[in-house]
Amino acid sequence: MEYYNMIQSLIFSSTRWLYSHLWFSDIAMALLFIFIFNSILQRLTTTGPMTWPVFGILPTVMLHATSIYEWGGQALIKSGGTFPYRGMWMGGTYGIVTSDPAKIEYILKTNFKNFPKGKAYRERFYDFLGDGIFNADDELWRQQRRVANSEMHSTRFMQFSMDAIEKLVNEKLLKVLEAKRGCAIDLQDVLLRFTFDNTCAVAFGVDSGCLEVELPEIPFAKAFEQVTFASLMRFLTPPYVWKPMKFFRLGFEKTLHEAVKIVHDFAEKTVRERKMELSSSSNKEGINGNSRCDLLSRLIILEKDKKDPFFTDKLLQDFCISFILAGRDTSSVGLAWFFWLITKNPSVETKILTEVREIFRQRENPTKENQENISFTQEELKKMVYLQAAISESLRLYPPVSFDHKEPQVDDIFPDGTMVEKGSRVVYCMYGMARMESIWGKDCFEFRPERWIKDGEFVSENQFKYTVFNAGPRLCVGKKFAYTQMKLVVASILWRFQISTNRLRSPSILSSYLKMSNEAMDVPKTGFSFDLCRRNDMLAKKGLKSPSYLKTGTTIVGLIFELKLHRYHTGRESRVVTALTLLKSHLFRYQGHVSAALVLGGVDVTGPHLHTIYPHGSTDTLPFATMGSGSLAAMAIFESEYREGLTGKKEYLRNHLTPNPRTYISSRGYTFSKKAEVLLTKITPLKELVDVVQVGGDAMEE
Ligand code: HEM
Repeated sequence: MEYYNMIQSLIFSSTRWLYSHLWFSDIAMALLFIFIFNSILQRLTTTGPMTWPVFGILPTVMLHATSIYEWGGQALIKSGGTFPYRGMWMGGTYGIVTSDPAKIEYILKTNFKNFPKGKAYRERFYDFLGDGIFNADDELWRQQRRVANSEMHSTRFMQFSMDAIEKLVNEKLLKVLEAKRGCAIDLQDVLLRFTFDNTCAVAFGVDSGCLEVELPEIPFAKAFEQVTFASLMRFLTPPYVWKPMKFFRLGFEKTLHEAVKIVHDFAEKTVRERKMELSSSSNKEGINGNSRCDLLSRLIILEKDKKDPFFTDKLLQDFCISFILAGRDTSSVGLAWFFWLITKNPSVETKILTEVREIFRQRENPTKENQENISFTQEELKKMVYLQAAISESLRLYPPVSFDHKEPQVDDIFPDGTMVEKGSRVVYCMYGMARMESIWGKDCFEFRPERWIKDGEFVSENQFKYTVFNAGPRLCVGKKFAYTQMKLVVASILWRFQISTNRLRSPSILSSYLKMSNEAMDVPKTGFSFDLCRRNDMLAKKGLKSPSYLKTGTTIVGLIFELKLHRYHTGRESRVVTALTLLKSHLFRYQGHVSAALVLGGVDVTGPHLHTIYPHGSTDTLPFATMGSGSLAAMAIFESEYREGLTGKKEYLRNHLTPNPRTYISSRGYTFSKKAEVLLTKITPLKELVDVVQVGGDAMEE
């Protein structure tokens, strides 16, 4: 008891001593000293970015948040390709960041078993993806991978997916773009809608309806976007913050909770209905696997006779949701960057178009094809080597999955001696890799599709150097699908449209959420302005005589003009279709009050074009064109005499008899009104000489 009292008084007296001798400022000074000492020590001992006491790498990351990828790439270059990092105290995040292909090969292939996605990944994505392929490891992953691999590489799926892509491009994507021709659009939003509809079609066999001309808001798609975003937020928030937020349903966790329900309800309903559809006696064809080829139906069909099926209803849902996530953001972000790079590199666009045009010309009868409606076949897409190279190069510079990580299960040592602990993270950075001279050479920053071509053939790169589609056993299972999809989208769009981009927001931390704002042209308000009508009425009532119209008949002229301003603005050769759009937008705006009927012809990188434009802005595309009061007669000749492949010789068609001689000539003769002055009488002959052949013909009278 005495001993206990002694200790108590000792503690009491030493606390009193500390209280009377130690000031708060002393403690603050000591902490500051430890902070500075630790910071200096850290700076001197590691080559990587600054890691602060308590806050770890977080302040450095925040400081570079707006250029996080550039900064990360530079940090990797400075550190020789690998640096250690640590998050906030007690956040449990630490490990290495690397862009070293040898280390990436080690984690993705050589010692694949020791580097799964891991607990941290799984717990963040579990609410959304459950046990789906994207969020599974070990046996759970292996089984799904096996089925996905064999299905997605089957001839049946290839044909089905090609049909699905083609249908969506021709019937939806091009229609949406056509409706917005000449307007500024958020291209990434349109592409995201496209890839969402496309993956929903191949995974679930449903049309989610995002890609309609009105660009509707679809609850399932919106919820999918929200839940993806909220799940990614969990990677940026320490677990001791997001877990209580989840418990109390606060902030992004509340959104996640609500959105995930919508996504899961949709998936559950689709699985339930599909099972019923496929098992109903009226759909015997379905159960035999002939009609529906989407992944969900195929899995149901494959598992139907198994006593203990691996794919439960919940796993079927999770599997399909993983697929949508994997195929939605990736291709759309990849395509958005591609179009942006194309606008900055017009020579690449020209080369792509030259290739596409050349492949189109190899068709049996290209001149008979309606160029407005052509669709490229799988065989033609395969031949587009330069396009494949340009897409690969764009994905290299702007990889949709710009970094990823794995979690060692036991302590491990890389071939170069770098050690990693169990539970740490190995982050590998594809964005940084693309910018390393040691990997891609001195021109690594350049957009140069040619680096992928040797002797006219596309040459693939080592997977561990080009980790855009991941590598080893977890290589992206949708890679082939993604290339087909992207090639068809690019070829179909570039064939018909010229895209220009004025502004691009810099890549944010979540590249998938980067929005590309295409302010292609300043579009004036459409429609005829009636602003002055009331004023004119009022003036007329007051007795002001408004000027009368003077009609002098129809004159159709042709002129050579240059779209220089447009060319300076876009840095590219203008296309005939651009001139067509400008003219028709202008005429449409004035609703026929600019009474101009035009014939527009020209040759550009996509070949020769001929269009007619009517006073209200509607247009026609035919191999021949006529306009004006004589157009019907001229059209009659063309329709009866026009043949494919006409050569340069011209015939001057004129009747033997003068059909409608002028019987009455005004005694006053014909004079121009005083208002119309003849300013110029210079006649410029056409450069080409025309053989004039006098023939008898009756076509004019038909
Ligand atoms: C440009 C387009 C694409 C890129 C760059 C890309 C990239 C990737 C990457 C990096 C991974 C590995 C992710 C990880 O393990 O954390 C992956 C996996 C995957 N991708 Fe893709 N992907 C693309 C398109 C697609 C498409 C269109 C689909 C499906 C239709 C798809 C389906 C998948 C699936 C199912 C996985 C999981 C494979 C596994 O874990 O075994 N991907 N992809």
